[in-house]
Amino acid sequence: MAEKSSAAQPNLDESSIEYILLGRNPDQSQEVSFSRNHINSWIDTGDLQLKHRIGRGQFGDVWIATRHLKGLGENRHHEVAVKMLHPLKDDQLFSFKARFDEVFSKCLGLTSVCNLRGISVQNGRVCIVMMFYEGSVGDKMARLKAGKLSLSDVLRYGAYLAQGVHDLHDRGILVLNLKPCNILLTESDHAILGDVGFPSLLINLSLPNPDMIQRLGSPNYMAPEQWQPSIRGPISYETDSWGFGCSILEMLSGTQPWRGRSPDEIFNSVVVRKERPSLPDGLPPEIENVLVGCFDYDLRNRPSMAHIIQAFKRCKDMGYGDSTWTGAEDLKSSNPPTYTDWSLLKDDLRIGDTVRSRKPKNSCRPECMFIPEGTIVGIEEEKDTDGHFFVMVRVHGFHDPLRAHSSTIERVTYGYAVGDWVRLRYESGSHVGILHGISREGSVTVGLIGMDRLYEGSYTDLQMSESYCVGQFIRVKASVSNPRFDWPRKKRCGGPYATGRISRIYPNGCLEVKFPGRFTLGENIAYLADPAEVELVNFEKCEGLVKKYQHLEDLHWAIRPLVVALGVFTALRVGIFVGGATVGRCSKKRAASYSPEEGTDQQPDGQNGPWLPPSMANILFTSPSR
Ligand SMILES: Nc1ncnc2c1ncn2[C@@H]1O[C@H](COP(=O)(O)OP(=O)(O)OP(=O)(O)O)[C@@H](O)[C@H]1O
Repeated sequence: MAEKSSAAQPNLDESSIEYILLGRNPDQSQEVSFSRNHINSWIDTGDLQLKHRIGRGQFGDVWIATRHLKGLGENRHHEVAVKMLHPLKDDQLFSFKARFDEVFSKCLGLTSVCNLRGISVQNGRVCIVMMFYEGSVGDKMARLKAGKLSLSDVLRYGAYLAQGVHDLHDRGILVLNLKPCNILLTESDHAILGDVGFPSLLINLSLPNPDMIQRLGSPNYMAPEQWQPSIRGPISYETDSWGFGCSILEMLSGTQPWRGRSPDEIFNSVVVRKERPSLPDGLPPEIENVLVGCFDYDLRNRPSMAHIIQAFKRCKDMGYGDSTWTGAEDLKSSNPPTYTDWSLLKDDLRIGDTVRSRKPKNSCRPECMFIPEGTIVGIEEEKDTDGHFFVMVRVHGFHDPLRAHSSTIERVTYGYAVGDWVRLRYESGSHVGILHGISREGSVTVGLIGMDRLYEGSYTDLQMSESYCVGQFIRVKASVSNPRFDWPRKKRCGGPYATGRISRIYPNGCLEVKFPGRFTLGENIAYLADPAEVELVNFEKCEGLVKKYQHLEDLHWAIRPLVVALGVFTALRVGIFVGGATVGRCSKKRAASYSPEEGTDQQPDGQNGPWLPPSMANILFTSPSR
């Protein structure tokens, strides 16, 4: 892998970068919140000497270099690794340096992540200087015959890696690029995190080469929301759980997830068809449980790094995969594991919290709540295998506190609970999204269309909004002339918006909608909708027989042909029993109230829609389906 290369001539000299980095440019001074002395991440170009390249990745090349430390009485030097990024436009260096300095200062003192030494410019390219390690897990796998690691190594490295990611999350940094090549190994065979979020440092900075596609990660390891974070997002800490799962799978199997597929094919598998990488057999049930969770399409249902650490440490301590381990046969014969709903474990409940019964998932109905509102007055210490426990809840009107399972209740703070549909009060446009978190102090995080990451603010920024569930029928409001996403119309040339059915709700509130009333060969194509731009359509609200019938047509493509067939059948029966003359009279009557100019589906009462025999109308409209 190592290769020699002579350094090309710099196209940006040190003085110019220093000029930019020190904020002497008056036009850009507002962006400069740092100085060399303040953070001291800057390494002079002359103090760094590139030796040879040892790796090439999607975000740049990795070199071995020598760093000279001046000013210590003698000229000392040591070996470092340098990640030389792809060229950036000169005017982007400020933003990049500011982002890097933030990460640099946040990583100080962390032993579970790669030791960053600073930033420099070599050959006109930004270089991130870090400690030189023994190599990566990817290198180790490449050296092994089968290309995969033993279960005990995977558990050990997995626990270290999860700790590194957790430490970065604790400081507000997302990694977004977890993969075996970015897991570095120390002399004592400890795994540490080698990427401290390079994709986020680079995103939205324009690159001089227009052919280079900017991605928020490496395609084979990217979570569904990482591909289009402002539409199917947001990206959040659990986005790294997907990348973690991919890394563990690759270590266990020796095969990269989606190996051999192009980025477009991976997008289709992961994002459009919602496929997940397949797991190898014979995993410890707890690890299988975690990995299944890591590959949940909805990031809210994935385990957090804290859950992952617990599982990996526990399995490591139990000796799974060691030479002394004798559980392989038990694993084969064990029952299929039950999978944890990780979303239920994220509410940390305390005495004094206001709680209410949790609505069943994907239910819009607040009624039938066992505990409409109560206060936790006691917590039992014993936890079940999933980490749930019992709490005592004081409820108004009950003499004694009620005992409730923690998975069945949710914390309500300032009137809001995680998962509520909310609207931002102060936005000029209407921003409707889903509450992801609310602290006891009132700070909130909300998933909103158009934002790559969670909106962060206060509960006072919010108000409750109408909620949506899978299965409901919606259409774009008539007042919205230009919806955010394409939306089909009933007729080709500018008819009213068609009615569709919600088939999925993304964590930012974006609605995936299908049109079951439209017969499409093969897959039923999904459209997207902004919840702020749609309205509910249901049977009760449809006024008049024709509107009700049209709503039924939206339920399934077969309704219309069925109704036509029944109509023909009824007409034939009537014809047979009443006789030709009568039929002739009926036809004349109908013809009298029907003019060809009005179109084929004009009703005698002037409404649009196919003609229904009265018996048929009775059948259809006396038993509403919704
Ligand atoms: N600090 C380091 N010390 C020693 N070797 C390193 C270091 N950082 C990276 N490497 C080596 O460089 C190789 C490639 O690293 P790099 O991060 O460029 O690859 P990548 O993860 O495939 O790319 P990218 O991170 O750009 O997507 C690693 O497998 C490892 O061998």
